[in-house]
Amino acid sequence: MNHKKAILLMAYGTPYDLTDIMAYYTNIRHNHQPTPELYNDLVARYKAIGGTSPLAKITQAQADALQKKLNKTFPDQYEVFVGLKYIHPFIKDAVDQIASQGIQTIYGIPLAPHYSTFSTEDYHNRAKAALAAYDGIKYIPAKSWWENDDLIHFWSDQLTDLASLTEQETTQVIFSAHSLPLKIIETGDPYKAQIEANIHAIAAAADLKANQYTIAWQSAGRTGDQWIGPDFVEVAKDLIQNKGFKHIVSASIGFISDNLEIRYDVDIELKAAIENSGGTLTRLRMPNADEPLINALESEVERLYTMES
Ligand SMILES: CC1=C(CCC(=O)O)c2cc3nc(cc4[nH]c(cc5[nH]c(cc1n2)c(C)c5CCC(=O)O)c(CCC(=O)O)c4C)C(CCC(=O)O)=C3C
Ligand SMILES: [Fe+2]
Repeated sequence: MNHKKAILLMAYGTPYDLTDIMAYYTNIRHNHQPTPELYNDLVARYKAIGGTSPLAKITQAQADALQKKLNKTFPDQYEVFVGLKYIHPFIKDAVDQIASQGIQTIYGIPLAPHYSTFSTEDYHNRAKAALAAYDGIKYIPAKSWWENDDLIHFWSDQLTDLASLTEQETTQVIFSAHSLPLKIIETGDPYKAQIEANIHAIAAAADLKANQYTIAWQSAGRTGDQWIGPDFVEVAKDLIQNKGFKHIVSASIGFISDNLEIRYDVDIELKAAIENSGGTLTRLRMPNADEPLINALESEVERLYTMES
């Protein structure tokens, strides 16, 4: 038996190189191969950001940094593992590894700070399904951790630093998060409400007035469903073409890492739409594996410890 507890960090996953994209996309689509058109479109987006997403390295760096920090604060108590949804190491692989080491307790933490049935709940369900093969391993799920002060201030500090820009009447901050199909929200999912509450908390911490920022949604899927809107590209174009704004500050608070939705949807797509309308874009930095994010994860570990005992 192993007295350590496992910290299972769970994330979406990203292709490690272009040859992984077909299998990865097929997993996302519940084992249905994408059409050649959808597949080529996704390949083109990864190629446009250099062939692969920086996400894989960032996820590993987050795990390494958290391990280092926990080793310092709570020596010999925690072992950090990574489990992914759509590519190896899968959540099941991580659970098998944890079980094979004789660990008896798992704290499951999604690397997504907002709760939704689609993302965080699904991560926990995958972990629990894998645990069904083992007896007696305790699983303690993190729910949502966007309210963490380090994380809120990570965003608001950047806005405060940009005060000379954000205070101009021609500047608007667009806060965004990944859109979801409306039908998920209509079944009572708190995701949209959490994102909005998070945005108001960041705006308040940065002293933004209501007329200095807008909430919008990004990266909606290419499906027939209706998704949460308005889309941030449409919002940005309207602000510049019809409302007299010149500068957009983009704060993509629904993610914690530089990924395809940041490097492509913001840095390429949103930027082109803004510049073609005659405006400029400043994007806030992502938390990645920097100290505020690692502090937030450590706080979450401590919170789960209190809940357990
Ligand atoms: C809420 C949410 C998060 C945030 C929460 C969390 O992180 O869990 C997230 C993160 C991510 N999504 C990612 C990639 C993709 N998501 C897709 C498709 C979809 N995402 C959805 C939602 C979300 N996605 C949905 C409802 C779909 C439709 C299909 C379905 O119903 O399942 C597709 C298919 C093609 C396309 O539609 O673009 C891709 C390639 C990557 C990796 C990026 C990289 O490689 O850097 C990351 C971090
Ligand atoms: Fe996604």
